[in-house]
Parts: sequence; C-alpha cells; structure tokens
Amino acid sequence: MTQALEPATAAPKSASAQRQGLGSRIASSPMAAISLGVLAFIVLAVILAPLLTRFDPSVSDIGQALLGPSPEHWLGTDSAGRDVFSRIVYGGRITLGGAALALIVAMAIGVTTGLFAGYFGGALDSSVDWVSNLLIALPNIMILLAVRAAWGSNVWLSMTVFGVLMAPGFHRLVRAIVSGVRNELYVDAARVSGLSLTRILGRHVLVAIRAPIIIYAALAGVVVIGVQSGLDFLGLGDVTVPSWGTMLNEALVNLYIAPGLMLWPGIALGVVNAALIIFGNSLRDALEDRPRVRRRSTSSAKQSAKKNDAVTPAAPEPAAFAGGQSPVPGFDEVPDGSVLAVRGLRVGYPSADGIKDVVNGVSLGVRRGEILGLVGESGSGKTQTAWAILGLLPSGGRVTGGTIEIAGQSLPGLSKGAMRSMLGKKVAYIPQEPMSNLDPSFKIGFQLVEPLRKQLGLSAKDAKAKALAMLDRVGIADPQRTFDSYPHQISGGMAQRVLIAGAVACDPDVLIADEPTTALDVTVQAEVLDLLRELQKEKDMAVVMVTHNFGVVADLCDRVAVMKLGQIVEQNTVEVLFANPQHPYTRMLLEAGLEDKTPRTRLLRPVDEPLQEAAL
Ligand SMILES: Nc1ncnc2c1ncn2[C@@H]1O[C@H](COP(=O)(O)OP(=O)(O)OP(=O)(O)O)[C@@H](O)[C@H]1O
Repeated sequence: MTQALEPATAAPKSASAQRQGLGSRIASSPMAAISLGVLAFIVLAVILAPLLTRFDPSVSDIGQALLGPSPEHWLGTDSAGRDVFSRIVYGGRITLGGAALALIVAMAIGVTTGLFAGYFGGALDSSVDWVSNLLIALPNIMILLAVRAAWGSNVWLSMTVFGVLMAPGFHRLVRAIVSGVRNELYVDAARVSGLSLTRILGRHVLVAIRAPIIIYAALAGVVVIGVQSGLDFLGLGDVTVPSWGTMLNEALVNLYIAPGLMLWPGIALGVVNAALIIFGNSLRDALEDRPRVRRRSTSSAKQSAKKNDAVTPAAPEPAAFAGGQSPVPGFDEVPDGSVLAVRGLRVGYPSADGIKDVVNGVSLGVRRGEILGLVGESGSGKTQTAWAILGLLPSGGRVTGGTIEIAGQSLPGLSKGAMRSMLGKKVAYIPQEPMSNLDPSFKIGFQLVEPLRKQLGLSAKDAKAKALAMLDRVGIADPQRTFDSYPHQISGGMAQRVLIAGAVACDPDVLIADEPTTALDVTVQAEVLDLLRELQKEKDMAVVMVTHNFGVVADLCDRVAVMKLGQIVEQNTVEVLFANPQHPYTRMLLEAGLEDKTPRTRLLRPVDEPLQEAAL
C-alpha cells in the first residue's frame, strides 16, 4: 500500500539547479554576477558622491580651466575649471536617477495593468490594451519636447513622462505571461484551496513574471539612459546641474582643444550600458531552460487518459443516440439527506447563437459516507458539472439555471469571499493531473501549510504539524522529506497523495475527485483508489467521483449517474445499474468497456446500510 519514495536526489542535476532561487541563479552565472557587481559599484559611488569627491561639481574656477589629470584633479578639469571626476560622480545622480525614475514609473504602471488585464481578461483587458496601443502610437521625443516647452527642463518631470510612455512595453510582456499562467492548474488549485486573489497573484502569478521583468527592465534601462543623456546632450536638459549628457555636450564644444573631456562621460555611459546588457543576457541564459510544468493540452490529456485507463469504454458516437431515448425514471433523483444536492443544474457558454448549455438540467445528490460515480463519454459534461459545484467555471462559463446546495448552504449567488471560505472546508477537490496542480516554484510543505493557516486559522507550527501528519496519513513514507521537496522531486503518485492530503486536511463535507487516477500508472491507480476509500470512510465524506472508467465505479462507488450530452440519462445504485442497465446508452457504455460487470460483493448493499466487513 505504501508507495516507494523516489529519493529527492533522483531529480536531475539541472533541475535542482533550476530550482535555485533567483539570487542563487545570478550568483551561479559569472557574467551576471560580474555585471551586477559593476552596476552595484557605480550606483554606490554615485550615492556616496559627497564622500568620494573634494570639489563642488558646479563651482567654476576659470583659472583652473582645461587642466589635465593630476593628484588634485584625478580626471582633470573642464573649460570652466570644474573638477571632471566630481561632475562624473555627481552627474550619475541625474543620469542614473532619471533613468531609474522612468523605469520605476514604467514598471509600476505596466506590471500592474499587465497583471490585472492578463489575469481577468475581458473588458478590462480590451480597454487597457486600447490605451496601451494609443501610448505606443505617440511619438515619444515630440511628447518630451512638448513637456519641456510647457514646464521647463526638469529632468524628473520629463523622465516621469517618459516612464508613462514606456509602460506599454511592460504591460504587454506581463499580460502575455499572466494570461498563460492563469490557466495553469496550480493556479486553479490555489483558487480551490480558498486563497485570496492577492495571495494567488502575489504567490503564484508574480513569481512567474519576476525573471522576464528583470531581463526586460535591464534592457529598457539602456534605452532610458540613452534618452535621458540624449536630451541633455542636445541641450534640452537642465544645464545648471551636471549629468553625463550635459558633460558630453560641453565636451563637444571643446572637442578640438580638449578631446579627453569626451572620454570620461563616454566611458561611464558605455560601462553602465554594457553591464546592463550583459546582465540581461546572462540572466536570460541562466533562466531559459527553467522547467515549467504546463497544463497539458486537452488532446495530450485525453491521450494519457486513454493510455492509462485500461477499461475505459470507447466513446460511443453521439449520432447513435441522436434520436434520444428518454432518461430512465429516477434519473433526477436527489436522495433525502444529501449533503450535496444539485437540482436542474445548467451551465452555459456564450456562442454565436447566444448562450449554449453544455450541462442541461443535471440533478444529483450525495449523502455523507456515500460515493457517487459520475460517468459518461468524453465531453458529456462531467467536469463542467464538477466545476460548477466548485464555483470554478472558466471564463465565459456560468450557471444558467438550477440550484446547488452544500451542507444546507445554497451556492449560486454566494459572494466570492463566502465561496472562498467554503472551498477546502465544505467542499474540496482532487484534480486529474497532480503535477500540474502543484506550483513548481514552491516546496510541497509551503503549498500544504498556506491553505491550512488560511482556512483553519492555525499557527505556522500547528499547520506544519498537521501537514506532516496528513502526509503520513496518506501513506508517504518520509513526510518531512516530501514536505521539504519541490514538486519535481516527487513522483506522480506521491504528488496525487499530496493533493489528497491537502484536499481532506480541512475535513470537507463533500469531496469532488475529477478522474483522480487518470494520470497515474495502473499499480499506483489502485493504491490511490484504496486510499480514497479509506479516507472517505474515516472522515465520513460525501464523494463525487468523476470518471469514465466503469472499473473504478464498480470498485469504489455506491451509486452511479450516467451522463450523456450534458444530461443524466440514468441514475441508480451500482449493483442495480450494473445488473440491469435500463438506458441504451448505459448498456452501450457497459458493453463497450467492462469485461467483468460484477461489482464488488461489498457494494451489493443498500447505500444506507453499514458496511459489512465480512462481505469484503
Ligand atoms: N470553455 C468552454 N467554452 C465552451 N464550451 C466548453 C468549454 N469547456 C467545455 N465546454 C463544452 O462542455 C462540454 C462538456 O465538457 P466537460 O469537460 O465537462 O466534459 P467531460 O465529460 O468532463 O469530458 P472528459 O471526460 O473528456 O473530461 C464539452 O463538450 C465542451 O463542448
């Protein structure tokens, strides 16, 4: 029963390297570390300018004009007798400070709008995109000249405006990444575990955009420094304060008398720009083979399902039932005392012809201690039914009719906050693909502890103790090691056990398992089903087992509902339905896939009778 642990060291070396934090990855790339060191050195020198220099960079002494380098004036003096070293160090404040201001403004606007537009999509996305396109269409230099003409040559103002003009670049980058990440199953899993929007965005989404933002900011920094220096070089900046662009402008005037004056601001600009470009490129190289556990495409998931699901019946041609036999009486029965009661549920998506229902009047109920199998061909609406119950329909989908009650609480119409507090505590979810439902960026322990603290209000210590106890309970041999592992360091079977531990940790009334064994190999499937059965008995949960495997139904379920084209066509106890299927569609599914149609003897009992161990 206990699954053999894969040693943590079994993870490929490259993977463990890739798991390092951003700081370690920068440190492990010599070019990134050196360029970052150079940048840090220059920034520090600019900040500590008053300590490093002996001369006021703006005070002229015409008697000292155009002196060469000396122990007093390390880099010589300019045409007004000002110390060049002081002007270089102080000038960095304007050049680098202005560039930093523009970058901060661009990132604050672009990252925020990209994050929300990418995550929520819809009208918000379209309107922000419209504004972003408008900003991109504006000629930046003309705008900066207009700002200077209207408000004077204030470097901070012009760099703030330039930051706004640069924001669309960050917006587009972040929006593109976030709109991909929001569909990751681990983000769905975070929603199911009841985490707030801020936490999901902060913990799971921001982490994915962190590295691309740093790389893009490094390269955008080169552009901003170029624009700031260019404006000063053209004499459009404030000539009373030193900057590297202003120094280049003065050097140009004296090019034939003192060509050396061009050298120092040129070197300063060259070194900073080179360091920024090398840093951006090295960081990209260090990060580019980072593993991403992506949501598998529907087709690959289906292929995997077919491969692993040995007794899955071939999906019958919907056309064979186009005539549509009526559902078998009792198809919409909701047993008395059901802790989950769904009546006449309809789920619709917008289409060219208006709202199209993909779930069409489903009624079902599950009592405590009971397992209901929800079976049907691919596309019959099982997952949509489950997601509607969890309040997790994807964008566009909505409940268009019917009622859902969990432990007496009616769900449709519930506020998002109230729904969040139910998820995990009243209703929990076990997904189909364990690996994709764990965030690759965080250790298993963190992903278990966080919802426990949020949902049960436990202290960090208690939540950790409970998480370790749950890992032990679900049959993980070394809970501490798994707790300290990243998802890529454990096997698929262990990942599913981890998700089961997380799902049942808050003792939910209802557990929805959506094909929980599809992505696992056959031996592990049996172990996971055994575990689910044990936990369901132990915690007296009502379970809805979404599957298209009649073997799983026979092995595990008390009752079964058969779905076809968004409707339940037949619903009964497992023993009655297997012995005497009424609907032609049920018969076809059973004949197509099941060699041994006899359910376990233990299941041949009315659902409200206690389990007879002797009959096992
Ligand atoms: N985002 C969507 N927009 C529009 N229609 C959708 C969307 N998602 C699913 N559907 C429709 O809902 C139907 C039911 O899909 P659902 O995923 O519930 O099927 P299922 O029975 O769970 O299949 P499977 O066993 O293959 O997972 C699909 O046939 C599809 O046409």
